[in-house]
Amino acid sequence: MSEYGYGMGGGRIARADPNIADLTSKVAGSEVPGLDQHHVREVIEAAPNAMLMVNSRGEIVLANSQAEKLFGHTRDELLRKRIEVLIPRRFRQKHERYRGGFFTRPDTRAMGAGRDLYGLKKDGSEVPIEIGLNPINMFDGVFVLASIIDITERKRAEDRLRLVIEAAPNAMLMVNSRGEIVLVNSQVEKLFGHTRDELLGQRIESLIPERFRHHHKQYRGGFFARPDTRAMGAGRDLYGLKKDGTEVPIEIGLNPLYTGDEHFVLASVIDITERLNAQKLQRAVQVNTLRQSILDSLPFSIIATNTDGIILTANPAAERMLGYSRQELIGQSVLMIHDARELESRATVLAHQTGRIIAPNFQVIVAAGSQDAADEREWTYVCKDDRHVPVNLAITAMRDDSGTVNGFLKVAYDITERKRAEAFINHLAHHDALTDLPNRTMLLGRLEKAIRQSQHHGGPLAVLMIDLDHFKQVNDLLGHPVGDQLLLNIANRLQSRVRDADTVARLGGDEFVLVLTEIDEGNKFLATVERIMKAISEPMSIDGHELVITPSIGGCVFPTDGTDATTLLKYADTAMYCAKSAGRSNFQLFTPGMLKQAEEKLVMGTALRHAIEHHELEVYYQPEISLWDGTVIGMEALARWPNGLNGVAVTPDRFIPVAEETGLILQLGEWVLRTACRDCAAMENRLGRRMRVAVNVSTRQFQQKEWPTVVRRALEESGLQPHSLEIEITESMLMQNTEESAEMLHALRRLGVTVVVDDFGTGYSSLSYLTRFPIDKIKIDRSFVRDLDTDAADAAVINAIIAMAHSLDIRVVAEGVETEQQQNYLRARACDEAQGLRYSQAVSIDELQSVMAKIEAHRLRHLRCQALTAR
Ligand SMILES: Nc1nc2c(ncn2[C@@H]2O[C@@H]3COP(=O)(O)O[C@H]4[C@@H](O)[C@H](n5cnc6c(=O)[nH]c(N)nc65)O[C@@H]4COP(=O)(O)O[C@H]3[C@H]2O)c(=O)[nH]1
Repeated sequence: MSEYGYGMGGGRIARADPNIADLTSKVAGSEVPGLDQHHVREVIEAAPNAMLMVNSRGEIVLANSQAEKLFGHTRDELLRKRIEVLIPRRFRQKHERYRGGFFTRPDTRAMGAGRDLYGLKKDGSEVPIEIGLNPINMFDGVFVLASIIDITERKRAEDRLRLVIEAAPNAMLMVNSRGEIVLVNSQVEKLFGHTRDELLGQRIESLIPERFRHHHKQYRGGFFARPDTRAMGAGRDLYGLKKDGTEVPIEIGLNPLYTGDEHFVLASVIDITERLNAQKLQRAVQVNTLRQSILDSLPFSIIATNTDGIILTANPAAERMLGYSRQELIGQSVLMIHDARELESRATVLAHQTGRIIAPNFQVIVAAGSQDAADEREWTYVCKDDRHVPVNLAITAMRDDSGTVNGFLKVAYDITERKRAEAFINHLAHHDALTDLPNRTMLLGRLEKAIRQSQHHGGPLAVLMIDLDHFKQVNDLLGHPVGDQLLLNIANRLQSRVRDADTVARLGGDEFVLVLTEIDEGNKFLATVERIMKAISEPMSIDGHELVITPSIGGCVFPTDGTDATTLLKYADTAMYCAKSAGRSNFQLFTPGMLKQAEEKLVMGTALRHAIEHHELEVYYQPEISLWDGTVIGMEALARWPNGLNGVAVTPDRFIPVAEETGLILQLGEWVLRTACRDCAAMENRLGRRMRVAVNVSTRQFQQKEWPTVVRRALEESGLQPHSLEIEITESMLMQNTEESAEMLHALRRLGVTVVVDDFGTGYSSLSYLTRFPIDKIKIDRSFVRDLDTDAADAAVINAIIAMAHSLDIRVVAEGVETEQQQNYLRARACDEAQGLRYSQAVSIDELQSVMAKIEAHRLRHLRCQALTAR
């Protein structure tokens, strides 16, 4: 700031001198009429400042006593001297040029304001001054009246301020209200990279990045409107612009400053680069600490490796899972905690997928993880104690700032429990819940495998389909827990009778399947089946119940009967149905003929439907005789299909099961019922006495909720009295859904219909149901009657049945009575009624009346003979 200069800006605080303006008005002689040199001198003399008047040649023409004082020259010494004598030599040349310029375009101006301007005293010393210049037109010439202020004091104060500022550790700069930098310290130079001279006089905005300038200008305006001490940039992004164009984060403290009547702002600028870096570092440390604490507390095993699979770090969860300490893990290959065999198999798979040779190394583990997507799959970790832990492992590639993979993060969690649950679910999906035997799904798999092995070894295998006879009745009668135990016993028996390579499966219900491998198709195989049948049929005791259950077994052989699992199972099933049809408790080996039978059933089903729809069926009646007096008291309605298949009659034993299987029995049964009611009512009318008609009901009809309504409608339609109708059910029907059966029987009872249990004695040893259900009559099965004469046991059974029924007030009818002896035996045992070929086979309704007449005529003859004999 040593350079002599003019104009604004610089190291000094500029200010105006009000006196100059006043004087100007006073001495503007040309404008004041009558003003002469004397007057001018007086005015100038009266001024408080040093005043000099200079003509256009630069000669001092007037000086007041203040000027004498200031410069140490007498007035006379000054007059006619060039003004430059009062200016230090080093500035004189410049001043002369300035003076010339002034007189070319004279105007009122300040000189030295904001600049170092010095006057030269007579004693050669310099004095800091500030000059106000005023042009005066006088005596036909232009003069300049200079008002000079000694600013020594002010300069001293300013120097002190400058020193203070210079000594400040911060960058300090002072800006005037126009935003011009008027003072800077060396720290500013350092901070912004500009020299002091480059900065002085510049707008402060030149030190601010372009994008903030506009806003700053407004801010500056606001500051000068209401100057106060404030901080700028604290907590905000504020940047300074360096000379090299780079930006530096700064924080600014602003202090308003007044010198005389001008406002300044003293800004202290702090480079906060370091602070921000420190904060960043601190934040990073915090983040790192946080990250570390998260990693430490995560329940997942986290292991970081480099690209070669060398473990860099591991978290506590990894330590816990693996049993290795972090120190033991760090520096080791991650392969150490992988199952070598698993790696090998994965490498093989990968090689297969990629068509490349893949070594079982770390690359197998990170194969997918090194791509962009994280790889997640199941692996096995091998712990320090050699435990193998199944884990779900997610592998993510870690990348450096340039995006290059520099390691991998392996996040794993223990899935032992999940695996266990999966295994359990898988087991459930493949095993029967009760017996834990393989279920159908697993059976199929096993069978297919056995077939493949058979094909390989060339030996045959057998499939046995086993169905337990009347198992449902055990369940219904003795309860499910007993049924379940029975199935468990059978499962155990089957398993203990086969070899390890064989399979025992349960398809559900009472159906078991055996796959017997490497069988000998001859007698040995049959002996095996025999053993199995025997094993099943052995008595067992469950919950105090002595039970014997027999199986119906169907079997087929690979490759003789079929070559695939589905076919073999189907054929074994077909054979099993044949065993059931053949009276249960037997074994049937599949023959192609069975398929024919099954096919025939299909054909019969179609034909039967046609026959029912075209009224080709008939109802025949077999008379029922009172053993008390030999009269025909009723008849059993029996369905007939005279022109069955291809015009050949089909017996009910054949078509009723088909009707039941196809559901046609509902239609057929209802039709028989309605026909029987109608025929019976007509017969009663014709005979003029009461008759009863017994109608067979099949299981499916009996299970129909609306069946009592069907019965009621048949009675109403025909006009038959309900007590003339007997409904024949079988024991097994009672045993199925006992609750529903009881409800059904009560509903029939409410209608007034008689309930008869048909085929009595063939089903159950337990007769307790006779007391539990509303039963009016039982029909002793013809198998007992048939052997009455020869089999004492059957006779004993009959005796017991009759005695027991009568004690329960249940009437007894015997069916299949063919001989007189049978009739007499039954009569002697007080059996109530009889039915059978002894009296008549089933006949059409048209024949029935004459048949009845014959039976009763025979009875009369018989009675007459007895009477004669008695006489
Ligand atoms: N050996 C011998 N047999 C005799 C004698 N007396 C009668 N039978 C026969 O024994 C069967 C008695 O009928 P079931 O036990 O109800 O047995 C019936 C019954 O279970 C069923 N059935 C017949 N018609 C119907 C019907 O309309 N609905 C239902 N659900 N089943 C019917 O078909 C089975 C067979 O009926 P059918 O062939 O008519 O055979 C009748 C009858 O002809 C005899 O002294 N000796």
